[in-house]
Amino acid sequence: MNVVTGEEMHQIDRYAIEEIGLKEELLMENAGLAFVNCILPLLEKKTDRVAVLIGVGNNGGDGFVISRSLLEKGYQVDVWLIPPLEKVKGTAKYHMEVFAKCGYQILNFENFTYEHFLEKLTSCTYLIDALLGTGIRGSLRSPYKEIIPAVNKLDRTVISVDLPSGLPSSEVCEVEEAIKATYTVTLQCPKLSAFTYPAREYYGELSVVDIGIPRLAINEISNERFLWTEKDVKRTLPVRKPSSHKGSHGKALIIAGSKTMTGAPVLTTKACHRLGAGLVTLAIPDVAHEVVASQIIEATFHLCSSKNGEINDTHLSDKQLKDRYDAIAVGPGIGRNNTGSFLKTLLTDFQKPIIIDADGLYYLKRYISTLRTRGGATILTPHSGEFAFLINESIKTVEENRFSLSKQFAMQHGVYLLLKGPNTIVTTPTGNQFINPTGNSALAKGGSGDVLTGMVLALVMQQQDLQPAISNAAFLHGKAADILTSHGFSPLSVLASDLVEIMPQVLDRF
Ligand SMILES: NC(=O)C1=CN([C@@H]2O[C@H](COP(=O)(O)OP(=O)(O)OC[C@H]3O[C@@H](n4cnc5c(N)ncnc54)[C@H](OP(=O)(O)O)[C@@H]3O)[C@@H](O)[C@H]2O)[C@@H](O)CC1
Ligand SMILES: [K+]
Repeated sequence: MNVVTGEEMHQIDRYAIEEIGLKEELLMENAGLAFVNCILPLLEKKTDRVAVLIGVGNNGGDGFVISRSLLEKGYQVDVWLIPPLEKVKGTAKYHMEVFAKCGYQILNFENFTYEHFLEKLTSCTYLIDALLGTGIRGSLRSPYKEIIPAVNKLDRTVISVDLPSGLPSSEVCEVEEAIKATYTVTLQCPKLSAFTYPAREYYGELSVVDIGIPRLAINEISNERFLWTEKDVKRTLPVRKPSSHKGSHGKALIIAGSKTMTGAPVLTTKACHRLGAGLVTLAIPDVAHEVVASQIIEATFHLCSSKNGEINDTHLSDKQLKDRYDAIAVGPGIGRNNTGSFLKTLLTDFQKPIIIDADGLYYLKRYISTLRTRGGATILTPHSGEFAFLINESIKTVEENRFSLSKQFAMQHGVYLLLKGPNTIVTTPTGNQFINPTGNSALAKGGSGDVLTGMVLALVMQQQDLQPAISNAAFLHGKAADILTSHGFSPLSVLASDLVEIMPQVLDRF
């Protein structure tokens, strides 16, 4: 599912109208009807009263179609036009006239005192927000500047059309004032601001409805940002052949752990096994072997020489790197007290996929220039802090520009970048971006990244195409947290090891 900016949506809209010949009146009709179909299960005809708040542009035009459709179905609806009648133009005006000709009444905001207007809204159970859509520019102006905070204060269930009014549709950081929606029904394509914070918090529960814009129009304009949905996971998750053996599902090497971080290698290894890796070898410093080995029975071990309780050298021979492993994950719990020069050797000598996480990313900064010329694919899995360190920016800058910075970095260094966070983004070396919809605050805990690394490693070995493999790992990891929190676990109490334990049930759903 394509994710677009408001500007791209506008161009898609133009393409559908001017190149394909669909009428804007028809798209608006489709939009209004699709919105109503989506919200109908929420409304109770006898007891609910709905107020539709209509603004000056086409978002307001959708509001007229919605109002007409609800009234035709017998719902109680107050229809509020905020701008003066004569300011409504174009397609919105057309649908306003159709509405009026059907014999329905428009309440004009101009003709009421502000107090009376608010009092009337208070008597409604649902407010439909068709004030402003993707056409908003700059700071809110009157009367929206006053109406929007007042609506937020009313504490009613608010359903926004397309996006909460006042919210920009692109990669935004600061939100001055916008509708705080309970639900948002977005038209045809999710807008980018639905996946950036704090804008996401204004959307409430997000649904996407089809309004009949042809796929061609969307792909012609915007084909680089997508939501990775459950459907995509079902379509791309590897299926085991009955005739397969352990060697068919990948031979993984995990380089992880140190004397003081013995949990990380355990989590990464177990997660890798749970996601179907055929054979896993865990390379750990000799000083950590005893503790780690006592917690893992499925893996084999490769002992590395240590200094300061951390890996000093992996002593992996050229032959081992060439023939023995299909992919390597390096980083969880390796510490930062040595030179990390073994990472440079791996990057130049190992010609297959390498996943670099955690302290591996810390060392990577020293050898970052080797990425561009690597023989195999490189997959980096930083959180905002690790990414900020890699690119010499502040965490705030990263969080405000997650899409643009990760795209720039992935293309510059020719890597797959999985930027963790609410709505993890997977960016390919060519700059395509895939947004993960699953996960919750339970994942904001030490160890959950180690689990993800093991999952990515397992799937990367089982799928030819790396992007689906990486996105599927992120999806299933988030899904595990979602399942736990919807089955009695508080987000406070979910452990990283719980994510590994629940994985069989997560996979069972796919
Ligand atoms: N995509 C599609 O295919 C389809 C899209 N559709 C719908 O169209 C919506 C986009 O419509 P749109 O372009 O008319 O924009 P929208 O936000 O309704 O109004 C813009 C007007 O608001 C005003 N204004 C601007 N900034 C302001 C501010 N800061 N503070 C105060 N006022 C401000 C300004 O008017 P002015 O005040 O200048 O007269 C401007 O002209 C889209 O979200 C979707 O719902 C559907 O109908 C089906 C097909
Ligand atoms: K809106």
